[in-house]
Amino acid sequence: MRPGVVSSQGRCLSLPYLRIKDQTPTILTKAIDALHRHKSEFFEKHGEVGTEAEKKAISLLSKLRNELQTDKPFLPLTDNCLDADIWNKYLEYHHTLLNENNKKISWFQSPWLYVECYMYRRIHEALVLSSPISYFDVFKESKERNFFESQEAIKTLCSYLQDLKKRIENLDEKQLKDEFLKLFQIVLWGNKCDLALSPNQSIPQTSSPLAVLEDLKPYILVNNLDYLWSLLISRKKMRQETFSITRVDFIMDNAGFELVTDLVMADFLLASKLATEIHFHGKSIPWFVSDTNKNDIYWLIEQLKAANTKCMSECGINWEYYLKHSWIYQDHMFWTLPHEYCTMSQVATDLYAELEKSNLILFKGDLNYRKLVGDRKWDFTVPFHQALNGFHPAPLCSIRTLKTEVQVGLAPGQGEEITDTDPQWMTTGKYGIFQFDGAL
Ligand SMILES: O=P(O)(O)OC[C@@]1(O)O[C@H](CO)[C@@H](O)[C@@H]1O
Ligand SMILES: [Mn+2]
Repeated sequence: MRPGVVSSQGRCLSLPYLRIKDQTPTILTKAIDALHRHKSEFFEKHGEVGTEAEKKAISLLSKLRNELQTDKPFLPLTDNCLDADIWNKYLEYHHTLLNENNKKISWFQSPWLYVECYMYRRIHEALVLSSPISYFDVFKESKERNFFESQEAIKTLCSYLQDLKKRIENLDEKQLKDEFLKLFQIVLWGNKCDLALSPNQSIPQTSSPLAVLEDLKPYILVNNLDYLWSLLISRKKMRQETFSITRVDFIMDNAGFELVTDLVMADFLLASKLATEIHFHGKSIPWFVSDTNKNDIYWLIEQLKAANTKCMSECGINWEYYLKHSWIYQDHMFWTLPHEYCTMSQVATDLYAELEKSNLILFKGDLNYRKLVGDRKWDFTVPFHQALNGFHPAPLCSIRTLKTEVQVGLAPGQGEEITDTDPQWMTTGKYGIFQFDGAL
């Protein structure tokens, strides 16, 4: 491991420090603003009780912001949600760990991954404790804005997909592979559109997602797409003899443009018969500003259906149908716990067993990567398989643009070389990976 561990020992590096100090209060302020803006809606829906609930949620969020800015100890959750116990046990466990070193669990002294997850869980708690507006998603508007600002790129993508599906039966294997590679790259770069990284800035996809692919190729640092192709095409060929299924799971990340790229990919995988079953895993509560939950998918589909461009409305209609009949959306509280994925088989046995049924699991985004390998300053050349630390439910692939200083599985010297030319390479979302683990 490189020096300066961001791990359960909790030594904060400058990047986490700056993100917690500058970004998280902004995220909280924006959440408070969103509640303010919906004041009259709460009143119309629930009368005075709605207004009181809004005030309560705002006061809880302001208190949370103050706790953060003054580095108060973490408080146990009090909302009685199903996961509250697990969270509180985790808090106690870290307490014991730090007590040995005479430290407290607090905002600037705790592992960064934990701090961030804790903040989003506390935002959820503030809403849960403010019935009847507990359902309110304080990040909804930001997610919707990303969708509207990416309209042109979404239109291009929908049109491309509709056209591709018309020709798909006539493509030979090489042509099909080219389309596969192209769409996966769109999925990768779609992950630039996350809203937690720079809360003051909207990051829509404005350029045509297809036109930029060639230019972006040099920024793919690990490209294991060939493994994914081999796995799926060989299963497709085998299926014709044995009639087995091919199940692909998406561990989703951001709503808006990135979500469109996921749905396009899923549609393509089924249309090309590279997969026969698609499972989507979303978040059950608002998470890291832009992460997808069930409402975001259905909202997106309604928008597409209502679009006055045919290719978009067709996608909306098709995807609604698939979600009723062949795509399976599921969420699990584990995705919004602070735990690294190597603990899944103990903490969420059911979810681990579910993922074991998959033939390929796609882990989208930066946060999933941090949880896959542990939020550590790994040596760049540590093998991915090793960093997964026993988490091997099925063949899996991380599809992620780099936004935090965590990266394994690079070639010797590769990381150092990029550092020389582009010192910020790990945190700007400019570089990406397709990193695969599993037997072929
Ligand atoms: O998982 P995503 O959407 O790709 O990225 C989420 C993210 O921007 O949010 C946090 C910001 O500090 C980091 O975990 C990460 O960089
Ligand atoms: Mn995200």
